[in-house]
Amino acid sequence: MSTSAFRLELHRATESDWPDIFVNDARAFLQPGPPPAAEQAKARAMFGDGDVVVVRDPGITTGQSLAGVAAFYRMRITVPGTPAPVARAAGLSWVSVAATHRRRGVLRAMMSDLFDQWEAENFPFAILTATEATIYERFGFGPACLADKYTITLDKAHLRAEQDSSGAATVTFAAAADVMKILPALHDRWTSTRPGAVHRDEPHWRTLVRGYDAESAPHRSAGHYLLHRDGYAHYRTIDEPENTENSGAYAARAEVDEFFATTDEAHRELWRVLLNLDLVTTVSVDVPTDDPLPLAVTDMRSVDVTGRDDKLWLRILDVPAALTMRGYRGDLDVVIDVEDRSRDRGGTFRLQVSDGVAQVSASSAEPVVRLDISVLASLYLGAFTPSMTAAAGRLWTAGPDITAALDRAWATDRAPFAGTYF
Ligand SMILES: CC(=O)SCCNC(=O)CCNC(=O)[C@H](O)C(C)(C)COP(=O)(O)OP(=O)(O)OC[C@H]1O[C@@H](n2cnc3c(N)ncnc32)[C@H](O)[C@@H]1OP(=O)(O)O
Repeated sequence: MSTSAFRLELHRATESDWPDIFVNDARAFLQPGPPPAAEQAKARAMFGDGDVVVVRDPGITTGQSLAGVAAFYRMRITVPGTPAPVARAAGLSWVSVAATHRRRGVLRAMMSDLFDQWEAENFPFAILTATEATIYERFGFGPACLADKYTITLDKAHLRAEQDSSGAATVTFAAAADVMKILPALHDRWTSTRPGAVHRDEPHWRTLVRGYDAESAPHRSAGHYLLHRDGYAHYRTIDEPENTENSGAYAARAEVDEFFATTDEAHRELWRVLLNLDLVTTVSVDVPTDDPLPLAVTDMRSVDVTGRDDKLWLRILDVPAALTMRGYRGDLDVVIDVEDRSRDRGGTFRLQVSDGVAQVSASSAEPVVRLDISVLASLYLGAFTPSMTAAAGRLWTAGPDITAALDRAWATDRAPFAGTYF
């Protein structure tokens, strides 16, 4: 390896970069190795031309010169409002820097290049799912959708609502052939019920389903799709021998990796099946922070909240567009100062809301609200309230009445939930 001073060479990925990209990606994300050729072709096809940036180290003449990669999907998310507005979002993903080139500004250089593109293309938002919670705030991203993890003890978990006396099954196991015919439309319906919902296009669906089909590990079952006319769930069971060693009895657990219900009835009936899985002791699932299951069972301690994670990070690229497109639940007339040290997309804005509709204009008046653009992202979809954020010292307002007015106006009908990892 050359020992000459480190220089970055950054460009958009071309044909010859892809083999190294797959090697780098697999190594950074602790995969056994690059995927087979057919999978590589499908993964590449999910990116637009020019949407993948790579950095090479021209000082390296032997060995791999690829120092970093970052890419984005062209995505859509639901934002708060009725009917729910849908916005374009650049979905940052595949970010990795070679272990040999860490902390030399490779990520920063790639981010700067991608921001230039997103701003030129007028994306109002960028979104990502983060490996670590400490990386992206410096680039103006804030955690914007949370998920609670439930671990449910089945022998204690019984629904209060009786089963329909007719005994007719409202939930069925989907046949493999139905998955791509039925689930995308159901998921689409679900996206209009939740702020933060990440929409899926057909290539994403195919990748997801292929991934579920291919995923196999000792003691893990194949995935099962439960289908209701207004929702679905996907789960698998894990039957590890050590769980049965002592008692000799089955002590398997189930992991639910998709649960999308567009009605209360679908939520209840899908859970009726999942809470009655024989030979299974616990079920784990990620849910929105306002999920009603603990209230729907006779013993609320059967539903243990075992974690809370930041699932989706949001970056507001166009503050006036973002503030104008979402709906509000209270009137407001405030001057807000938004600080954006990384991209200078902030400024001082007058936000006037009347009957749920916002008007935003640049202002030279004295601000009564000050916050960082990453904090605005955390408030935007409703994951955190202004009063909570002010209590943490992350939001300044000129007085409690203004904080309370922000709480009322920015409240959302439902807690945000992204539902898709990318
Ligand atoms: C959306 C996604 O794809 S999330 C996936 C992110 N990728 C991974 O987690 C894979 C493994 N990790 C990596 O590949 C790398 O460590 C990366 C991409 C996280 C960082 O790459 P680097 O090139 O080392 O970062 P770079 O040198 O540009 O640092 C930029 C800034 O981020 C900071 N930073 C970098 N990594 C981290 C981290 N893991 N935690 C906290 N801060 C970090 C640096 O200190 C630097 O701060 P400053 O410039 O504000 O002082």
